[in-house]
Amino acid sequence: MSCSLDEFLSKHGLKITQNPISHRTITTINPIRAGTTIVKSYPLAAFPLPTYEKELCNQCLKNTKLQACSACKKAYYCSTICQKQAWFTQHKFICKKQQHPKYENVVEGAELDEEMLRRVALLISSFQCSHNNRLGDSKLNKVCDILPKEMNITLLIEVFETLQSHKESHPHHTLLYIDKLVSYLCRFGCNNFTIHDKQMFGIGEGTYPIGSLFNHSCRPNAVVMYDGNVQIVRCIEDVNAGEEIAIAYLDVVHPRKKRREILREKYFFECHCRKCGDDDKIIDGKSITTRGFQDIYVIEKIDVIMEKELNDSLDVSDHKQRIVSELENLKKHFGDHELIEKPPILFFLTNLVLSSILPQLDNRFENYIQAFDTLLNSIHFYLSSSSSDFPSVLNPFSIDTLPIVASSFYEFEKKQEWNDAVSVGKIVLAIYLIAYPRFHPMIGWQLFRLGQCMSKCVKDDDIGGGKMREETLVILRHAKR
Ligand SMILES: C[S@@+](CC[C@H](N)C(=O)[O-])C[C@H]1O[C@@H](n2cnc3c(N)ncnc32)[C@H](O)[C@@H]1O
Repeated sequence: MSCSLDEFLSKHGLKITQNPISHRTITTINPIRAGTTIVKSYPLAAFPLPTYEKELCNQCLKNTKLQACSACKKAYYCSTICQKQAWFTQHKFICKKQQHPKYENVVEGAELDEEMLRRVALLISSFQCSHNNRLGDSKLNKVCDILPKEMNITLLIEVFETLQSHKESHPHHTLLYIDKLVSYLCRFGCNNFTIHDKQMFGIGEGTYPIGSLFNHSCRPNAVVMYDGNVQIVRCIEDVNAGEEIAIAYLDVVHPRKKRREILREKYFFECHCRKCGDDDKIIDGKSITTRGFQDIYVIEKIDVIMEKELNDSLDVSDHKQRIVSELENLKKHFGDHELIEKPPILFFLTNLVLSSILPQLDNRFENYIQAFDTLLNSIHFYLSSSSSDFPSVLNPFSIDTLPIVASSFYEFEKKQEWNDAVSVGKIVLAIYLIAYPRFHPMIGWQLFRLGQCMSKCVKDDDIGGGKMREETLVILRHAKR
């Protein structure tokens, strides 16, 4: 049974409030505990990315046994129910076209946007009926003015013609409802989501009317997850009644400058969230100790340390001897290459982060903050004086480091080289612990994978297994939460 948007939201303990900066905002009526699912909703349109179109159902995006549409052989479905739903909402209009050579190789990027637009337009037309709002040429041109620049007018003409022919063969059926289409197009770029699997790999695109009501924060209190094409918004922090629920529109691991660029270009706003907003006041690492650690900005300060790349002035003090000798060993092993200066400091800081933060993962927020406090103090200690004989260009835990260590982790894991996988997997976890909020699924997922690699090591090497077994149990226990 259908209900109004307000009714739908209130059933889920949510309501829309207005604010002058971000306009509509979703706030919670009741307090919500971290880990709670706030709302589940279906897309207006969704489809798998071209690389997954033979692996995922074209309608529900479930990964199961599929059968191709017998006419075009391009769209794959998991059941007759999905095939029928797809047929009536959009596929019957494009099935013939799918057989055209133009569709042989659907490309990524702008063409995915076109596909989304086509599907949404067809869907709107299936639901709306208004003879007065028929899409005429002059209106068509106006609509084209607001299309993203990568799209061309031929797409809209194509959609329009499809609808016209549809109207001729089914006189009682609906016509494109111009106002709905215009309002959708105005928000087009802002309202599309990348659908990801449980490992957070992008597998599809979708337009979600409920999901797109949530505003952005670079330090979100909720995350978006998927089960097939069902979008799930889940809280990752405790939220008080009346507070806004915000998700991240981008990967918050990006440095502030990059985040701002993306938000400006794709979503047309300047971010003043709790992570970005206070950045200007924190000039360098030294100001950190004088400001104290009582508040939420502790976590943000760690981001600031990373983002301002203060690591080039790292002083390793007590640990200098150990690190310099590790460095010498590595040089002997690999030769004098600039990249080899990174690993020792990465491993060193990884241990620092894991030993400070990991034990606090189960604790309530205050203790967790306290752990960051301790960590910050330690980092500050290394920052407080500089060392001339230590390599100056060290940039551990930066946005550039993450893809390198993450991809080596996947490689080692694939090749079943468990010891190496554990070493780099820990670095990935340390970066995630700093960059993502505590209950973020990326942290859970990394704990789980790292725990699996560690248990393989324990099996392979029973001699040094005692400490490793203990560590593995801690990691897996956290992963299960
Ligand atoms: C997907 S919509 C979110 C819902 C939107 N506030 C509304 O009224 O429908 C995205 C748009 O909301 C606004 N927005 C989202 N998060 C914001 C933020 N943190 N600060 C300012 N504007 C924001 C921007 O205009 C952005 O393009």
